[in-house]
Amino acid sequence: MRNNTNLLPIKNTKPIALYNSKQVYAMEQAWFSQGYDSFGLMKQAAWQMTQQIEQIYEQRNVSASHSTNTNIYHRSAYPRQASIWVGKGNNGGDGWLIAYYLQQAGWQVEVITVGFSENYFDLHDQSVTSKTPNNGDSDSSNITDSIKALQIALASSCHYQRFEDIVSHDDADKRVLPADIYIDALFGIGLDRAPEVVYKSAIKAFNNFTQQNNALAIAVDIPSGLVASTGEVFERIAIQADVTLCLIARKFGLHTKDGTDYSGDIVDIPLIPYQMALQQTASNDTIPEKNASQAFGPVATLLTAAHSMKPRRQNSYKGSYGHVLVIGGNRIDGSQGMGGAAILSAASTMATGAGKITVACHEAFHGSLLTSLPDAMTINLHDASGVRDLIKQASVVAIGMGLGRDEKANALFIDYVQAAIESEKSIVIDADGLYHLASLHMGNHELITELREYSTNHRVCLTPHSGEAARLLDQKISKIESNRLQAIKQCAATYGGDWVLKGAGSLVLEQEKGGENVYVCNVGNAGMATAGMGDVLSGVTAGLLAQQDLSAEVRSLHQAVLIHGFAGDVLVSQANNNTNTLLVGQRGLQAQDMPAAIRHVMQLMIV
Ligand SMILES: NC(=O)C1=CN([C@@H]2O[C@H](COP(=O)(O)OP(=O)(O)OC[C@H]3O[C@@H](n4cnc5c(N)ncnc54)[C@H](OP(=O)(O)O)[C@@H]3O)[C@@H](O)[C@H]2O)[C@@H](O)CC1
Ligand SMILES: Nc1ncnc2c1ncn2[C@@H]1O[C@H](COP(=O)(O)OP(=O)(O)O)[C@@H](O)[C@H]1O
Repeated sequence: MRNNTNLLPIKNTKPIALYNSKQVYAMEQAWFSQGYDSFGLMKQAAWQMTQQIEQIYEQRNVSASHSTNTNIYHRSAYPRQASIWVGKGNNGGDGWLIAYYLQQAGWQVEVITVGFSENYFDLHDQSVTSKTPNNGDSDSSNITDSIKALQIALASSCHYQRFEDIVSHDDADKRVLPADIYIDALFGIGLDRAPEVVYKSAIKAFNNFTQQNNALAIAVDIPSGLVASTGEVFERIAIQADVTLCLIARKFGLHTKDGTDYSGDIVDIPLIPYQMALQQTASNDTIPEKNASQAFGPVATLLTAAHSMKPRRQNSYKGSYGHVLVIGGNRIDGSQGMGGAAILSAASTMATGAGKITVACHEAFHGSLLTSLPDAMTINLHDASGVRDLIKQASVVAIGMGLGRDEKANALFIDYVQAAIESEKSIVIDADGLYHLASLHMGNHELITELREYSTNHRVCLTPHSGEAARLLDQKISKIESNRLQAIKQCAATYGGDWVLKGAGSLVLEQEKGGENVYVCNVGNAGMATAGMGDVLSGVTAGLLAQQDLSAEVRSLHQAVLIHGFAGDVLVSQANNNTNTLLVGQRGLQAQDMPAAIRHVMQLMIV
């Protein structure tokens, strides 16, 4: 579970550029094209990681020795022991060299190889190959960096075992060195498909050994099993890292989807000044310009802090802070209806500081709305001319939360969105609104084109989760989930506007004149996986948009996502830190708890 205790929404943390695997390979190539040696880089990487590993271990050991929690590892015996699990690629090469350096530093090390044939070591161990010059595979042109690394480790007698030889034994757990630290160097950024059978069982065994020994799990570059470019983990099989030592540049996949669950703390090891290398490469004819420019721009930016806000002017009134019209909360004849969706959205809008709110919902809900939110004005959702008049007066129209999916609701959606476009209002579309949008797209309805054109010079924010995005793009949810970045870009290209693709590590795409910006919002927690949390986000988005006194950044969609996530974290972290206070934890966190937390976060943001 991610330990998210980032409760300082405006703390001074810089946004972090995120890259995919192709780009990191391009950075390396740019570096090598300047004459730098690839094996030299691997040695540098391993050396720096070894230093980090020793430091991390000592820090954890010191804090564990002061802890009353007996589950935290603390061992005072020497030598320290490390178990390093290596695969056949360069990530494994890093692992062999880390084993070598740790051994030099006095650690007892054991390397566990995965995917190596029985005679692989005889073919590549220099002490053996020098005695058998004609083995056919020791031709120096075939010697990759990872083989060079293996040779260095074997030449200094690093102990190793093949996982395949251990795993078949009943007492497999007794055959592996019980270590203080387990280091995962099975796959790095080269993993592009589900791990093959033996790797799957190695990953599971690695996680078990780490747990049994209360040891630290450290991943080299990226936890094995996690895809660097997408954040996908196949069949929930990946190394569960406490710390990831991220080489060269921060990988996108560490921060979205499964990445947030498997990466632990991330320590950057930048290694090369890649921006400089790329600039020089761009002016070098031998590298196609397209490759260089592709490598330049990050695929997304990781946001860990929100923008600060100025206090309100003393001489202002409710009209200074906008009027939000929430349209939703319908009841189809004979059903219970979804009044709560509109109420949650409206309450969250007010919590951000919007000046006025009107809720257009089914009349059946007016009483309960006013009981919980007496500051709201109400109108019957089905009073089309009344709602159209109100759209003219509002500054922002948020539509779709509990609107219903029947034909009547569809007609209302078209009517009200068209009215909002005619009156040039900012628009937020969520939930059932997205359902209708998808249907209209399938039917080639003119509203889709109108909305896309309108969004080029007006604010239109659309906030689907993966299921809604799948419908909007007429794709399977699994396809969306396997490449969330691609999905959000496709949504924006198809419908125009600014987008959130909700979920762990929510993605935000904002269209700018010069192109589009994609953000990963590193806030929020699994307690927020409950009904109504999306309605809250639509309310926060509309509330910020309405307040014209705020700067453009503060009214942005990414700011709304950050505030929403921080609010969820505030509630959960209070429960963790304050055991004597009756507050909320991840299990049991409800959307109705959010408005109070949003108010709190809004107050923390004022400078
Ligand atoms: N270049 C440099 O100088 C530097 C690189 N560095 C390090 O290199 C790492 C990248 O190394 P890499 O490109 O060799 O990829 P890596 O992740 O080791 O895996 C490739 C191997 O895995 C295999 N494989 C893949 N998927 C599989 C699956 N599902 N199931 C089974 N097998 C699978 C794949 O097999 P193949 O696809 O060829 O059949 C191939 O054998 C990077 O993360 C960093 O740690 C640092 O030292 C800094 C300097
Ligand atoms: N595991 C999680 N980590 C961070 N945020 C989460 C997590 N699960 C849900 N959320 C957030 O909670 C909200 C849920 O929205 P949604 O699924 O639309 O709920 P609903 O449709 O019930 O209102 C989204 O903003 C989402 O990003």
